[in-house]
Amino acid sequence: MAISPVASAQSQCVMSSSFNSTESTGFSCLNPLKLPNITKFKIALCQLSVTSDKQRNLAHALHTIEIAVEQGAKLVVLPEMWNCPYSNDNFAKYAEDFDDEDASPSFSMLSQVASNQGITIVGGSVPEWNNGLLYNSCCVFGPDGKLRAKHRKIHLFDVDIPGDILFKESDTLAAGNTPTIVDTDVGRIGIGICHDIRFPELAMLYGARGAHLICYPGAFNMSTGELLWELVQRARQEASILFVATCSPSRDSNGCYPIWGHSTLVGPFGKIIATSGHEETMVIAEIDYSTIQLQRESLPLEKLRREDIYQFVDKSAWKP
Ligand SMILES: O=C(O)CCC(=O)C(=O)O
Repeated sequence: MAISPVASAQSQCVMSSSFNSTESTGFSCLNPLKLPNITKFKIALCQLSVTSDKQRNLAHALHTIEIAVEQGAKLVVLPEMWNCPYSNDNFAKYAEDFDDEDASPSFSMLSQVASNQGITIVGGSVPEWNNGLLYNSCCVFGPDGKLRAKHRKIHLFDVDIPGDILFKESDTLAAGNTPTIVDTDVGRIGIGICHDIRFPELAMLYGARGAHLICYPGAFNMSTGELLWELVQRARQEASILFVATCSPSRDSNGCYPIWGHSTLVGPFGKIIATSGHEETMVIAEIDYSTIQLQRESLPLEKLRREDIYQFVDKSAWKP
C-alpha cells in the first residue's frame, strides 16, 4: 500500500490500472459502515506485569483474563510480549511454535480460556518460532477457542538515539509481511503491534477495509512513550474515525527495558475513553460502535477527501 501523489486525473487512471481491482482500494471505495450483531460491549486491556518466570506469566495472564470476564468483558486484549521480558536475549528462549501444541503453552492457554469463557481474545504478542525464524506475533481467538487470525509485527523497532536508547529488534526478529484484519463477534478488528502504530498507512488500510476497532498490543519505552504514545493512538483513529485500543505491560523498574505503560481506549473522535498509568492494572471500558456512524456523519471525511490530489492504494489482496 502506498500514498502516491496524483498529478492529474490522467495519471490517476494510469496508476490505478497497474493494480487489479482486488488490490486497489481508494478511500472512495470505503465500505459503508456495517455494524456487527453486538455493537456495545466491554473491552478489557490487561496491563500485566511480566517477569522472567514464564509459568508465572501464563498463570497470571489466565487469572487476569478470568477477572476481566467477571467484570463483564467480551473482548480481552493482552500486551506485547506478555510471556517474556522484553529483550533480544529472551525472545528465542521464550518463543513457541504455534503449529506444535506441546511446544506452545501460551497459545494453548489463550485458546482454552477463550472457549471456556466464551470471549474474543486479542492475545497481545509472544515470540513465535516458525521455519527457523523468530517473529513477534499476536494471535486472535474467538469464543470457540479457534484461532481467527495471526499478526506478525510488520515494522520492527530499530532505534538508536545517542545517549538514550539503542535497540534493534531486527537483530533477532523477522518482520511479518501481512496486514491483519479479522471479523469477530465484537466487530471487525485490525491488528498492529507496537511500532506498527507509528505508520498511519496501516491504520488507513484497516479503516478502508471497514474496521471498527484497531488493537495495538505495545510496549513503548520511556524515551519515546511520554511524547508520542498517546499522540499516535489518538491520531490513528483520525484517518477513518474508528476505535483504537492499546495494551502495554506494566513498568518494571528493575527490568532491562523501561516500559511506558498507559494502556488506553480511544474513541472515534480522538477522545480518551479510559486510560491508565504505568503500574499493573486492568482498563475496563465500554465500546459503542454506533458512535462511529454518528461521528462519520458529523465529519464526512470520505466526501471531503481530495483524491484528485492524492490517492491511497492497498497493494495486498484481501476479501472480507
Ligand atoms: O515506536 C516507538 O517509539 C516504540 C516502539 C516500541 O517500543 C516497539 O515497537 O516495541
